[in-house]
Amino acid sequence: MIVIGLTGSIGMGKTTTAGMFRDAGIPVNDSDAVVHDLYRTDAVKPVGEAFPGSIREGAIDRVELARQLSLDPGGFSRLEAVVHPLVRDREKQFLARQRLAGADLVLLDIPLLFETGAEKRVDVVVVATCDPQIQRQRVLARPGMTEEKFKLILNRQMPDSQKRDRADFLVDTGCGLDQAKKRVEQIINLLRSGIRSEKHA
Ligand SMILES: CC(C)(COP(=O)(O)OP(=O)(O)OC[C@H]1O[C@@H](n2cnc3c(N)ncnc32)[C@H](O)[C@@H]1O)[C@@H](O)C(=O)NCCC(=O)NCCS
Ligand SMILES: Nc1ncnc2c1ncn2[C@@H]1O[C@H](COP(=O)(O)OP(=O)(O)OP(=O)(O)O)[C@@H](O)[C@H]1O
Repeated sequence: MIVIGLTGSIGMGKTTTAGMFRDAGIPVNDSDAVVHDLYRTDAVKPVGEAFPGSIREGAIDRVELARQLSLDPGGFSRLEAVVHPLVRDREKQFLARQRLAGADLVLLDIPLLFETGAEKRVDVVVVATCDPQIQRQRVLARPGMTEEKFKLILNRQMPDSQKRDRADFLVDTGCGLDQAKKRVEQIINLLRSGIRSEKHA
């Protein structure tokens, strides 16, 4: 089983690209979605204890959590120490399930793939990328997003240029959905024909 790691900075089109792999029949484990689920289940207690006032109606309130983090960015390390091991457990369960099911290719969507050393756990790295101007427009168009929040998150992420250098395959999401979809299909075909990287191509 080939494990693809998909990453990309905020707003670079990672989730949309992951959806294209999923549509092509590749099982996908989405770390952001796992975090969102954990905030309704296993992470409620430990995160609630580490960030008093962050529980609302039995779940972690991400807006409140983000507010606290914007006042104290040092809190990110505390949060990550609680959340990342739980995310990792879910990832292991996903991989075990897919191995059992006999999948030939699976995809882990990991926003902080390089930052957390997760590239060691995958066979191939795909980076979703686009022009920084497009990224900026996309992110600032989101409801509730501010310049400060955007900067806060960008500062915790490896710059796009470094991610691109380390990628085995790039998906440019700045040229429309059709083009990105064709590229995803091409990458799947390359992987199935034994090509693992375009890094030095
Ligand atoms: C900070 C939080 C509350 C903001 O929630 P919100 O719903 O506004 O945003 P969302 O989760 O959709 O993330 C928006 C973007 O920020 C990125 N991001 C999230 N957490 C982090 C982080 N710790 N460091 C860098 N980037 C991050 C996401 O990958 C995504 O690109 C939330 O992202 C969070 O709890 N993060 C900590 C968990 C984490 O590290 N997740 C990253 C993947 S495991
Ligand atoms: N190939 C593409 N063509 C056109 N628009 C795209 C493409 N890929 C993504 N987008 C658009 O860009 C925006 C951001 O995409 P997406 O949510 O997939 O990014 P992301 O990298 O997962 O973001 P985040 O890191 O914040 O979760 C969305 O509005 C999406 O529709």
